[in-house]
Amino acid sequence: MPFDRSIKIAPSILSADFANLGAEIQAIEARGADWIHVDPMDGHFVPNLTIGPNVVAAIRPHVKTFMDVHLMISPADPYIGAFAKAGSDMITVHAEAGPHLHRSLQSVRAEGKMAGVALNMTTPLDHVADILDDIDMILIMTINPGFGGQKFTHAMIDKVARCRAMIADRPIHIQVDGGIDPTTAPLVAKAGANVLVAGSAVFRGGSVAQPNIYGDNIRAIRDAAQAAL
Ligand SMILES: O=C(CO)[C@@H](O)[C@H](O)COP(=O)(O)O
Repeated sequence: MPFDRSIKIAPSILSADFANLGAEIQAIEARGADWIHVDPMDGHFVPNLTIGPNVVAAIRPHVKTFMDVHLMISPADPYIGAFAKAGSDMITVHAEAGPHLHRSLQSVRAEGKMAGVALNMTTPLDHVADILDDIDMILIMTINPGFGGQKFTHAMIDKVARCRAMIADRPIHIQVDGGIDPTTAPLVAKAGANVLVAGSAVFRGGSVAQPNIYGDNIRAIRDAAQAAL
């Protein structure tokens, strides 16, 4: 099957109602979400504590699309097996999480999962340039990880463009995360990103009681991104 480089909208459930995660996921999937983005944080690599493997396992039956799990955990290796068994489809580890990025990626693939690498804003693309065959996705952070609702960093647009040039025709997704909304989505899509994570811009104004707002928000991001291609 040819690699699918079409624009995908991956709502970050960090901005969802945690008391209603199953219903929130069903609501956004029914209204156009392509992937479900999950943000486990350890209170050490980032200054926030969020989701563990038990929560990922609990929401798994509600995810009919693709579960994209972005580990903000250092070191990640002791937890890769648990997040894999919980039902992740993609497991992304941070290049900065240590101790050995390549070993972490091998562990993810050994679990039969797709392997992503996240790069903090100050981490150069060189960190992954020599191991592209071992990577299914590069996540270019457009904020400092830890919290939703931060402002997009425009300096990362050029990094996305350089990443697109670096991977050329390889079957590697380029994901962006942080401050993605209908004004920033076209900038990163034009530069070459194809998986757009958005938390506040998807969940803002909606709820499980008013789910059509989620649909409007997802459509606005997708339409803006596609118009830039
Ligand atoms: O990984 C993270 C935060 O570290 C993100 O996934 C955020 O949850 C995105 O939120 P918005 O910037 O879209 O509100």
